[in-house]
Amino acid sequence: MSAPEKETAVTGTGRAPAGGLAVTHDVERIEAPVTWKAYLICAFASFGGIFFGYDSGYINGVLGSAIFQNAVDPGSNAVSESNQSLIVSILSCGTFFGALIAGDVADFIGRKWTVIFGCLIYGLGVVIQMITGDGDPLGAIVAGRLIAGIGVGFESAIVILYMSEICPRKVRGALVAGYQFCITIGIMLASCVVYATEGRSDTGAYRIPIAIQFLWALILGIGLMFLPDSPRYFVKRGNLPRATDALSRLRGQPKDSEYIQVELSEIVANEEFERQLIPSTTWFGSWANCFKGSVWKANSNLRKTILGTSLQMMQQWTGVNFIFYYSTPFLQTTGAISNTFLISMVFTIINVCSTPISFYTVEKFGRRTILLYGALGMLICQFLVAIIGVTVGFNHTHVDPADATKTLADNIPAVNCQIAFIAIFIFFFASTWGPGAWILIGEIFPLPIRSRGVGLSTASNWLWNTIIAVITPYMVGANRGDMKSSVFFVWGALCTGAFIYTYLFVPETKGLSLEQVDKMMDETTPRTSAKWKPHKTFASEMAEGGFLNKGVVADVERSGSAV
Ligand SMILES: OC[C@H]1O[C@](O)(CO)[C@@H](O)[C@@H]1O
Repeated sequence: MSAPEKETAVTGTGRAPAGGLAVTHDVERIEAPVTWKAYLICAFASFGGIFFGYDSGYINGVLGSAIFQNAVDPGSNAVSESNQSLIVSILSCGTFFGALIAGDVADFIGRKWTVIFGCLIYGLGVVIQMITGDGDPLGAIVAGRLIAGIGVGFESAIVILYMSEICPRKVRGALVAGYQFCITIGIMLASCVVYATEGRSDTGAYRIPIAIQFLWALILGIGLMFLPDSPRYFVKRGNLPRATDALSRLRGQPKDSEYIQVELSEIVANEEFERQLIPSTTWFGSWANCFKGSVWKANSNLRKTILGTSLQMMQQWTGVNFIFYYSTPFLQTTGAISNTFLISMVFTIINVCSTPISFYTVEKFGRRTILLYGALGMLICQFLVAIIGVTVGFNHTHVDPADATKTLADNIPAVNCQIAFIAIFIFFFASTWGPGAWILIGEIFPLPIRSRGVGLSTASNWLWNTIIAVITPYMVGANRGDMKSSVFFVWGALCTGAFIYTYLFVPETKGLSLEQVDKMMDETTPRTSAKWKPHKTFASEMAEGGFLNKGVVADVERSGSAV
């Protein structure tokens, strides 16, 4: 390892002398040691995941509440199919657009204020949803969820961006995985709240679960006001004093400390390097930048955009939301389980408990490795569920002698075995692809297109989330595709695709700074990426006498841009 102290402009006091940004040649020294404060700040930002999970989860139970059904479709004891699909999917629609817009806003007003703004939009959406039941009830819930969705879109794209940019690289994966952990907690909390309020005979049956959403917005919005914005945002805007200030608060080091100087130099040098490759132009030009370059070159912007959006697409293709959206009716049709609600709840608990395993494995074994093993584990479980189903399990049923409208499974132990494999599938998803897709999209984009790349990838997650939510009832519905548990052949085939895709296209980003990830993608292929070791710092290539070239600093300050 090259660590020539004399070239790092380090003084005996650990402070850099005034007059320029100190640089280092030592690839291990481009970041300050991790403090508890850094952990806590990043952990707090991950709280945004609670919105995501709670909002996806609460509507499932609310749709089953008699008071809500009567409010939306007066006189009936169920929300009509078309109203159900409208109410459920309108949130994802808002989220899709929210995630797309949020990247622009984040480059304009900053990451932190974009999330706070997202909380305000979300809060407004919650207030409108609360009106449901008075006046035009369907209009209120639909409009409210659309607006809340835009807020969730802002928050789901930008929290990932913010966390990836402020987290120390050695724990970045683990801390971003905390975001997915919060999503799973949100889903579980929602199922508990609706379970507790379902039996109420007043509008509290749905207004309480709706109102609780407000709390998440308040906690995240107010808490974030006290945190610094991302130093990488300030560098992008050419405001180096504020970047220094933010970095010093995040790392718990004085502004003139060697660590702060050296880390900032690296971000500035990388920004300059990238800006030479990807000049910032007009607003349209900057969007077009996300699609520039050759599809055959692993480090082109186009390839990175395809990688981010397809990773999120595959995360949804695993079929996990088939379980979280439809497990209860699916299990009911097996006729083998008496308490389907309980089993669905157990699935959400397995999801919560398995996610933290990734905090360790993602840093120990790496992103690529866990995605490969995760896809393998999931595809085995899914094919087993499907094969047991067509041979002895759920696809073999008979009419219930006591109730001609119901069917019963011929072989109940076989169905139970299928359910056990579904639970193991959730374990594999939660400990690998659930967090892995979010971690990678925060890491693969260079700074000039990072906010848009993360926004596009997040929008892809929501787009596929919606598509799967809309089509799966048609695939399994008794009067439609009637696939029963053979639907797991589809998920198994898609997970096989995810396995091959990971092997061919997903690089290893573990332990690298965001700037080093860029270099690694330039110099390796996904299959050889895990062996890549950083050898030079960006700043050292643009250094003069131990300091970052003044021209580079002046250039970044002058050309700071929001596009
Ligand atoms: O934990 C399961 C949840 O995780 C997500 O895939 C997001 O990462 C959601 O779409 C899903 O409901």
